[in-house]
Amino acid sequence: MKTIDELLTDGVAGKRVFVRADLNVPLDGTTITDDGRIRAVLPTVKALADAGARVIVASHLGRPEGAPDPAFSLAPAAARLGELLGAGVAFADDTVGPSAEAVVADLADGQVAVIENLRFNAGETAKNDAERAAFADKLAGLADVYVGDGFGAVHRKHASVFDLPKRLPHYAGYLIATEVGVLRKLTEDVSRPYVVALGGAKVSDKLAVIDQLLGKADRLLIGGGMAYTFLKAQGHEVGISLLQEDQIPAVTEYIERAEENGVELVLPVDVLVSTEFPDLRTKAPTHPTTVAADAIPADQEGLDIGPETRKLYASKLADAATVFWNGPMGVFEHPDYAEGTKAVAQTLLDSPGFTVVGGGDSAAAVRTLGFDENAFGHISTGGGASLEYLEGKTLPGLAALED
Ligand SMILES: Nc1ncnc2c1ncn2[C@@H]1O[C@H](COP(=O)(O)OP(=O)(O)OP(=O)(O)O)[C@@H](O)[C@H]1O
Ligand SMILES: O=C(O)[C@H](O)COP(=O)(O)O
Repeated sequence: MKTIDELLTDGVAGKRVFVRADLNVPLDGTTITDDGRIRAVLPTVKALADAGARVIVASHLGRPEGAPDPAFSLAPAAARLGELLGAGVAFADDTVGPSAEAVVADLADGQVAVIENLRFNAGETAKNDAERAAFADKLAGLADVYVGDGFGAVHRKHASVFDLPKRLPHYAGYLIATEVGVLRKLTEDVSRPYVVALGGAKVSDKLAVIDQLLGKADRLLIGGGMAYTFLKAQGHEVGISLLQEDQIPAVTEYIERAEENGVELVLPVDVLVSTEFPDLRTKAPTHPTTVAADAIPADQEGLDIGPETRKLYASKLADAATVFWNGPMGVFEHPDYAEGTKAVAQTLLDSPGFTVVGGGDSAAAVRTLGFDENAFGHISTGGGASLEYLEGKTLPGLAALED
């Protein structure tokens, strides 16, 4: 993989450089609640601008339906990028239309522009190769060079991630280079005990990694929305908790294989439940109750691990030489359900081992709950991406940069 350093050495002044970033930040309306992913791409954007490039930053945000949707505009991210750079950042309110063309044409050497959400265009995420290619051709028309730095999206075979780099000279940015360097260590000679904690909400995205980890990790702790499919597979009722019904046979097989392989699989012994999902905007109190994990009432939803599970997980993490943690243990955005995630974060901080936190939401959780991100071994900006990397899968966005 050629890196941005080679591009800078060759000289980039006056060139239009397309930076595929991952600015998929959590928003409360138009307020960014965690800007970690924007800060993560700053070294690349700054280095290019300082070298006189005309920098076009592009990203997806959320999962709009292939058409413009103001709720998913990148405008707040562009404004924040400008603040962090301490320089004006132009914003195009389309991706490949007249606004983008005009904004790019107006860029002077060393200036930065952000174009609107890539996913406002159906071609970005199209399964059909020709449809994606047609959109990638339009994106290629905006730039001379491609820099891939959206680590959080490299597992997506999307036009800006996979097809566009094939059309332009391409380089990996600093964020991708750093992320790959750290995660590679976890796939090679990992120090043991190697403990993996998985939680979060994107259950179907994450179950596949368990398959691979059963041959790699010494211990697997399951929390967050992921836990309920496991509890159900063990024959327990989970009320109205997040459940991936179609994955129960696979999870049952994982439970059996963990035993055969001597991998310690640890599930919650108690959980915090409520009759409804909390309001994350008002943060109104919900008065959760704690129940045993095998006794979740039919009308209740599990929203965090309980106090006994917090203690159990802390004890299972304490002696780890390497920890990979992906996915909050509960709905940490609401104070009633943040304790499980806090407990895991605190245990990792106290642990002498090498700790990697993966995932946009997990990283945001660590920061918004007040932890010092620099105290962890590495905080990855990619959730699904870091997991698929650990699975050993070929990631389209990395493969395209390697070509
Ligand atoms: N028990 C639960 N029920 C429902 N949602 C949950 C539960 N536990 C955690 N969550 C939610 O999971 C979300 C984070 O999950 P996600 O899988 O997206 O994490 P991530 O891998 O860190 O992020 P990303 O994939 O965006 O990089 C949070 O918004 C949190 O509220
Ligand atoms: O949040 C993420 O994990 C990345 O930005 C990718 O987003 P996606 O899961 O919507 O493709």
